[in-house]
Amino acid sequence: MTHAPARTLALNDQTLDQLPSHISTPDYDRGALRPGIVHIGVGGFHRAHQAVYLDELARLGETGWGVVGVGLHSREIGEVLEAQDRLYLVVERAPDGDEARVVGAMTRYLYAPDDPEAVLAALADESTRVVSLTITGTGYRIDAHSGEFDADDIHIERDLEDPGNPDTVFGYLVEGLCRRRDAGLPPFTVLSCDNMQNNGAAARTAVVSFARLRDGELADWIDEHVAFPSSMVDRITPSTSPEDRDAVAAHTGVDDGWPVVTEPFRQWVVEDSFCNGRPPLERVGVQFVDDVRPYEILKTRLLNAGHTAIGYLGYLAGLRTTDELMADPVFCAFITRLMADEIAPLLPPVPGVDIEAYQVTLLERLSNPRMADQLARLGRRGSSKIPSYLLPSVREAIDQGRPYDLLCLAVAGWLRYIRGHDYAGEEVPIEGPRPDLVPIAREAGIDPGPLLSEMSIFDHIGRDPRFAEPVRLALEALEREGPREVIERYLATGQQDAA
Ligand SMILES: NC(=O)c1ccc[n+]([C@@H]2O[C@H](COP(=O)([O-])OP(=O)(O)OC[C@H]3O[C@@H](n4cnc5c(N)ncnc54)[C@H](O)[C@@H]3O)[C@@H](O)[C@H]2O)c1
Ligand SMILES: O=P(O)(O)OC[C@@H](O)[C@@H](O)[C@H](O)[C@H](O)CO
Repeated sequence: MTHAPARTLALNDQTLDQLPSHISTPDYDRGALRPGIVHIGVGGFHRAHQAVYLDELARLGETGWGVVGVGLHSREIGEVLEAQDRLYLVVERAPDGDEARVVGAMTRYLYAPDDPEAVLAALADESTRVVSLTITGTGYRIDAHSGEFDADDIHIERDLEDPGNPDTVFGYLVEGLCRRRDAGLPPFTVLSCDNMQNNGAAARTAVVSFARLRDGELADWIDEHVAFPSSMVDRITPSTSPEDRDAVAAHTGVDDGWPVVTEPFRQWVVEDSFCNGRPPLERVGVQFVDDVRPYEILKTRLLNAGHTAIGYLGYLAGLRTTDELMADPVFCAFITRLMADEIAPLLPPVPGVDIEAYQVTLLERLSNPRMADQLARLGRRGSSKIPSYLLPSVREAIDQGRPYDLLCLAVAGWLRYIRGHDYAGEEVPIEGPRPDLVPIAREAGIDPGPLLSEMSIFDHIGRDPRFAEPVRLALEALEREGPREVIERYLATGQQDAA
């Protein structure tokens, strides 16, 4: 992070009442906030989403749901937050202007490697009733096709050998739950707030499988007593750039070491299944439902699949941010048609949601000219996003005899992207759990076969000519013509005329 312009006000408890009046600030007594939630993975999204809802709840007088933030990997965010009494700015960027608020919901921040015992004590504390997670979709170590927990990891082995000094989220959760069981306390609810299919079931599988490797009785107790509700979370939150930080300081006059910039839209749909009470989040717009699945399918197959599709093809075409991309008529038409022609007709009905109107809102959100969301961010962990976000639509389209050429083009975009360089030979940022795919992609060139044979990603569909052939044509066309030209031709003529 770079330094803010001069003459800004520091952000902390003492300066709160001196902040400019256009900034909305916590009007509750932060000292009276009791920690009911431990949150693991305090990234930009948690701070822009769950923490904002909890801050709003505290502003309504519900002060029993403060957050103890826990980080397993990054010390920096904790240092920044501690220096400003765990206060930070969330700036909502609407097309016509910014709204800034200070969020005060965090009562403590613990960087786990510095003090594992403090984290375990917080998890075992009676006041902790919910443990929420944003640890990324790959953090659960669940195989997309088998649905099983992958325990093959040195840190997991270490956590099994030395449970009192954990490294991983599973080690912490299971030891915390073990201490509660032994103390005769009720367990906490584990609330996943990550984008993934059936995130509650995934969290359950991961935690119970890890516990079973440690102690079968403990695993049974967790399986029986701990609730793992699924939730659908939505708010597009780019990574904060140094430019964002400076712009926020200039706009607000407040020197926040790590503000969050996000969109005005937010949504949280949660399965109403908690084992030790829950915050009354319905008071601040959270929807509690019996079945989150239709909402999650709607969001992941339109928004996250759309993001995935434009992320790779856009980056390869030399674009870097969503505002740039959506201002380009070719890419804007691509995502519009991908959603309307290929994905939306496959979606099941969602209670209370007009799927056409949802797409219109989504396109408006993506087109927000004041949100420069990084395409590189959208391109992370492709090997888990392709099977979760794109392939379910491909399979259903094949079964129903519906079109899926644009979906295949999106998959081909990823296969090309993970060669690690764009058409100008510039390196592309590849972040994810499968760096081993890069040399395979390079060696294969325009032959998608070796990657499509990766069963953990493509399962049997990778060898199905109804999918493999259009992907091969798309990959060849990308190489021959480049992304923009191929998209234009696909939109004009359909892939059958491609070669
Ligand atoms: N940013 C968004 O627009 C958005 C919107 C909806 C949902 N989400 C979900 O939130 C997650 C985090 O997004 P973000 O924007 O905050 O990213 P981020 O990079 O700002 O933060 C990720 C956090 O997860 C932690 N983490 C990563 N891997 C982990 C692991 N294996 N174990 C424990 N902690 C781990 C990191 O230390 C960091 O605190 C996403 O992966 C996604 O599932 C993000
Ligand atoms: O977070 P990921 O890596 O699953 O996906 C990247 C983006 O699509 C995602 O973060 C969206 O911005 C978010 O899901 C919007 O709510």
